[in-house]
Formats: sequence, structure tokens, C-alpha cells
Amino acid sequence: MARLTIKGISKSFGSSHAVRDVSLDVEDGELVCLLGPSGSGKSTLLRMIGGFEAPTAGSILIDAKDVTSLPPEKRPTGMVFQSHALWTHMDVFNNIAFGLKLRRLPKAEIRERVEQALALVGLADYGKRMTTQLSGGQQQRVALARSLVLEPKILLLDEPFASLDQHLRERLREEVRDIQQRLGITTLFVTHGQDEALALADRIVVMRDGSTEQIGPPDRIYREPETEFVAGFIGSMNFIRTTVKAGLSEHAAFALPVPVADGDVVLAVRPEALSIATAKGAGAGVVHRSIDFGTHKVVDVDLADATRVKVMTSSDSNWTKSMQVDLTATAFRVFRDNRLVHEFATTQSRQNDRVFGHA
Ligand SMILES: Nc1ncnc2c1ncn2[C@@H]1O[C@H](COP(=O)(O)OP(=O)(O)OP(=O)(O)O)[C@@H](O)[C@H]1O
Repeated sequence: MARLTIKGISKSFGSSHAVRDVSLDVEDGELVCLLGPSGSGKSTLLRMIGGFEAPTAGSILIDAKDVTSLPPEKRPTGMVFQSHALWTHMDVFNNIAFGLKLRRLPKAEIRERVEQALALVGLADYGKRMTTQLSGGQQQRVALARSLVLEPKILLLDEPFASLDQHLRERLREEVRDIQQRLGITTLFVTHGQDEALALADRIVVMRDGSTEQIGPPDRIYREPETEFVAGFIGSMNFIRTTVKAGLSEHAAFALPVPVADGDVVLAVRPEALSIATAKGAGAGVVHRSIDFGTHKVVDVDLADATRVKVMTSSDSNWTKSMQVDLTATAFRVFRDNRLVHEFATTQSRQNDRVFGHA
């Protein structure tokens, strides 16, 4: 267990700024996900923490000790890469034992620790297998065991399951979460999958163009996005472009009070924050289709300005193509130039949160 402090760290490759002035505190035993689109600087940030890349500016402290200029092997960190790079000429046992042998630990201790690590990742009987005889998921488990056996204070995972199929990825990330909690090991996990971040993280760092866009626990990131980018990056979101005049949105379907300065804004509304009702006469929109997910339905509604919005409704409601409907937003956030300028929520939206499990 260890505490990680990142202070104003940047990395440039020539004229390209991969990471820009990132500061972050990670608590003892915390699991933090670095989430962002391709090229946002997640891997570069992780590699700097692991010592595989030298920062252009800033410093990295582990338990208050400055490690910025230490090589990877001198840092109390363990890194698992996307491509696991196991040694194909060694069996599983020796792959995991390798780092311990370098440290010249006694044979008996090596055996014990490797066996513990294998048990931890669910591969107790696989020590004698060659790594080429393992499935992709098993290989990633070996890569994880190879890091864990060195008992790092901080575990760094760079999209470790990206090459695996969805089902296996979900299983492995739950296993990682279990192991991480059992060992209480401080962990940074890079992913570009929002589901993965929501499922795993104590806190999510949303990155964009090398900078941190928002840092917070998953429910905060989901419910209170501070920028339009974050609002669109995590979960399903409807964006409605409108113009505000005298405190009112001029959008035909969303003529709402929006107490901000006149001008163009974007209303961001979650599908579960919209309620739908049959219109008396011509409605605000027309049902395009309805998809039944068993637990709930998602109805696509086309508005007059050709915006298509998604509405989450209960599974016992019935919406068919071409029905005229009215929509009410029970919660929305208003953005201008990516920044939050107004937020609105009714008590109704909190009830919906309970119904749909977003509390
Ligand atoms: N060794 C390098 N030399 C030059 N540019 C680099 C190098 N490594 C990364 N970059 C650039 O830095 C930026 C950030 O890259 P990085 O790999 O950190 O992003 P990422 O968020 O991890 O992306 P991905 O999800 O695709 O892995 C990108 O524009 C990338 O092209």
C-alpha cells in the first residue's frame, strides 16, 4: 500500500504535448481509472509513474519520496502492459519466478511466493505449462501474477484486457478488483472503456488532450459532469442545441427556463431524466422506435429539428413508431463552450434515479 502524488507533470514529444500539467493524489489502497479517448495521454501518464518515460516537467512522489528520476526497477511499482510479453521459452512458474530470481531470493521462498501468486490469479495448477499453451485470458493472468509476485506498492495496469473478448474482459476486471481489494494495493488502471471505469474505479480521471478534464468518483462523473465532453463521454446522453433569449430556451420541444446569458447553449439530458407522454394532437416529437431491454425500454424520439433523443421508460409502457409524444426533462445540465453554466433537477428526477438504480 502506498500513496501516490503527482505534481504538475507534463510530457512533450517534440512539439506534441502528450501530457499537460497533470496533478493527482491517489490514496492508499485506492483504485483510480484513467479514462479518455485514444491519444489523450493515459498511457504516457502511466508510463511516467512506472518510470518508463521521463517527464518534461513536474514530479512524482510515492509515500512522500520523490521517485521522478528513478528507473523502473528502483520504484515500488509493478506494471502490466496491454501486450503481456511473456517469455515463450519458459513455463508459467519460471515466468513468474524470474523477477524474484533476479532479486536472489532463496529457492524455497521463491516457490512459495510464486505458488501464492498463481493461486491469487486462479492458475494454481498451471505452473508447468508453457505460456504458448495458455489462452489469452490465462496469459494476462500470468502477466498479472508476474507483477504481483514482486509485491509492488503500486500496481499500474495499461489496458491489460483490451485484446480479450467482452465476456472474459468483464470477468477478469472483477477478478482484478477482488485481488486489488484483498491486497489493498494502490492501483492505476488505464482504459478507454467507460463501462470498465464505472465498474472498477473508486475514482475516475477523465483525460482529454493530455489534461485532466474531471476527477471524481464514478457516480459524480456520471451525475455531475462538469464539462460537455465528460457528459458525452460517459453513459448515454442527449444533447439538445438551443438558443437562450431572456432566460428561456427557444427550442420547440424544450422551451424551458434557462437562467443564463443570452446566446447558444447545449442542454444535456440523460435518457432516464426524460419522461414521455402521449401528446394530445401534434407533440414535441415522434416515436422512431422502441427497444425492450427487459428491465426497461429505450424509446428513440425524433424532434421537429431532426434531433433524435433517447428516452428510458419502464418496460410495461408501450410506444410504437409514429406516435406523437411530449417530453419533459426532470434533470438537465447546460453547457456553453464545454463549460457548465447551469444545472437543473426536480424531485421527480431523484425518484427516477431510484427506479433505474442510479442513486
Ligand atoms: N514515444 C512517443 N513519441 C511521440 N509521440 C508519442 C509517443 N508516445 C505517445 N505519443 C503521443 O502522445 C499522445 C498521447 O499518447 P498516449 O499513448 O499517452 O495516449 P493514450 O490516451 O494512452 O491513447 P490510447 O488509448 O490510444 O493508448 C499521442 O498524441 C501520441 O501520439
